[in-house]
Amino acid sequence: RFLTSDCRSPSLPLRAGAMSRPRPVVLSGPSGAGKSTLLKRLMKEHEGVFGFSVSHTTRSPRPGEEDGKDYHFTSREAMREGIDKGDFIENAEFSGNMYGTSKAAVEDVQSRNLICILDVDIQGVRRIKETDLNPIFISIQPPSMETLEKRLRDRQTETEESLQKRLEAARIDMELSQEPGMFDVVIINDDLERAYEELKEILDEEIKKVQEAKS
Ligand SMILES: Nc1nc2c(ncn2[C@@H]2O[C@H](COP(=O)(O)OP(=O)(O)O)[C@@H](O)[C@H]2O)c(=O)[nH]1
Ligand SMILES: Nc1ncnc2c1ncn2[C@@H]1O[C@H](COP(=O)(O)OP(=O)(O)O)[C@@H](O)[C@H]1O
Repeated sequence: RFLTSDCRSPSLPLRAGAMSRPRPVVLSGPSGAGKSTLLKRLMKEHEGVFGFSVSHTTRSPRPGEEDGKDYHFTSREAMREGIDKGDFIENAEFSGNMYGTSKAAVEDVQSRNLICILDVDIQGVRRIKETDLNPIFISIQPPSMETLEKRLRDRQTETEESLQKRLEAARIDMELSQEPGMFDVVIINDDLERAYEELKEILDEEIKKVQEAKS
């Protein structure tokens, strides 16, 4: 229903012995839309299928977040240095902090032949489109701005200032995500079960490929 274009890659002829790498998945959408909730469940229910591209960020860790697992928490100076050295595929400023996907983060997952999941904002989506990563682009959207604000407030991770910045970024995101060709699929995360089922269905073919390659 929300399929806006064909998200399956054309099957390319392979060299004898060459393993086709599973296609990465980019999850984007407003902060608070439910990306982490959905992807954590997806990874938990499909052990050995997905690998998370651990981004770098200059924001402070939240309670429960682990360095090297949720993010590589770093300083502006260190991150700037890495960007200048060419270590990053993309980077962006979001709500007063820097975020970026390192080449190593993606390579680490791809070398294990797992489906690489990237959680990036809309600026990241644009930058990744310029690379040869060829992911499936999925946007997770809240049912409304009001629901998004409520979810963000209930999550209790933001100050009033960072919450307002996220809501402002969400307005831009919600508009841009409608642009033709920006995403392969847009999932409205109203009912969590339904959104999760939709996500699984979209990724079904890719999941099966990885599972079959292992067996
Ligand atoms: N461009 C880009 N955006 C990222 C990256 N990592 C995370 N983000 C985005 O940064 C935004 C803020 O993330 P975060 O601080 O974890 O807050 P949350 O999304 O509200 O949990 C979200 O839109 C993420 O998708 C990255 O490596 N690159
Ligand atoms: N479908 C849903 N219904 C109600 N609450 C949800 C739903 N999806 C996510 N949430 C809650 O909303 C908040 C934001 O979700 P989260 O996964 O952290 O979003 P994101 O990673 O996109 O910033 C969390 O507290 C989460 O438990």
